[in-house]
Amino acid sequence: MADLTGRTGERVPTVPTVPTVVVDGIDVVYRVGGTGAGRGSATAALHRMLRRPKTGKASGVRRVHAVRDVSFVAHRGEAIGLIGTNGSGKSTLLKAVAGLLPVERGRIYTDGRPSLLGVNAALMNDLTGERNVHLGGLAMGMSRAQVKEGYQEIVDFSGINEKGDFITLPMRTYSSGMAARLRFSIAAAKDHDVLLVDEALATGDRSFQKRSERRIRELRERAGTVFLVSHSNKSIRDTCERVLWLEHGELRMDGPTEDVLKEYERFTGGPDRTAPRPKPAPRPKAAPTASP
Ligand SMILES: Nc1ncnc2c1ncn2[C@@H]1O[C@H](COP(=O)(O)OP(=O)(O)OP(=O)(O)O)[C@@H](O)[C@H]1O
Repeated sequence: MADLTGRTGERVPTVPTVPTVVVDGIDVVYRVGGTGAGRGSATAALHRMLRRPKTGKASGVRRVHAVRDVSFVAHRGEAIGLIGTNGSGKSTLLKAVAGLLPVERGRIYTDGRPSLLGVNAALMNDLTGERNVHLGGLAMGMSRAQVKEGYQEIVDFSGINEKGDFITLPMRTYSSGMAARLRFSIAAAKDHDVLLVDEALATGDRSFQKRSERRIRELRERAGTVFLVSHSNKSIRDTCERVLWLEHGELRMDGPTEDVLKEYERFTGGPDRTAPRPKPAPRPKAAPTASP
């Protein structure tokens, strides 16, 4: 089933040809410290050191191989869905494309600056929504005048003020859905060469999801490339014409949305049975590095 290069079915008629992201055989490895090798008494630790060769495990650092030998080419005007079961490597792949995680092996080429819009994208919790709109806009490279001009549209798009004047309150007072909506609205205010969206659509209510999907289509039409990570097969169907399916960090399938989703739904046991689980308790601190 693995198909790194070829599409599984016929090419969709609108597939454009200008490459914007080229991912060439990448591996991403996390290194996790504090995995328990140092537990127990000092003599027990000494014993372990003497007994075991100095592997990463013996030194208390474990490697998590999150993305394995993934290759694909994305084109201008494409909206590409990233699917896969929990822990299959979707967010890691997005972060690597955004340049936020080093790759262990392989190369990533991008045309233009990719912007990652994640549910965890950093805005300042203690600042008001209003200040965050300004700072977020500036951080994306908009001028003060552009931010000022687009401010009201961002607030209206987010719907934050629908139930009161929340935009002048600190973001820590927002529900997680409200915060995610504001993040999406800030990021969507600008045309991006490559926009990477991580689950943002799943967090808003239905009317916000509709607005977001429309906006993603617009961004795409304005010649950007959009990547969308989602557990909602419906969002993927509504937004993307191509899908990459990751499993155990490997690219299992790359092709037109319907072809890939059909196989994926067979694999997961039916449509949309893969709603995200609550995130597990925080992991031990990890330090991703490029060196072995
Ligand atoms: N900071 C980290 N440190 C160590 N391992 C990590 C870290 N982030 C992710 N991983 C591991 O990398 C693998 C891929 O995780 P990733 O978050 O990319 O998957 P995902 O497909 O986005 O999952 P989900 O659908 O649950 O959000 C998993 O095994 C996960 O435990």
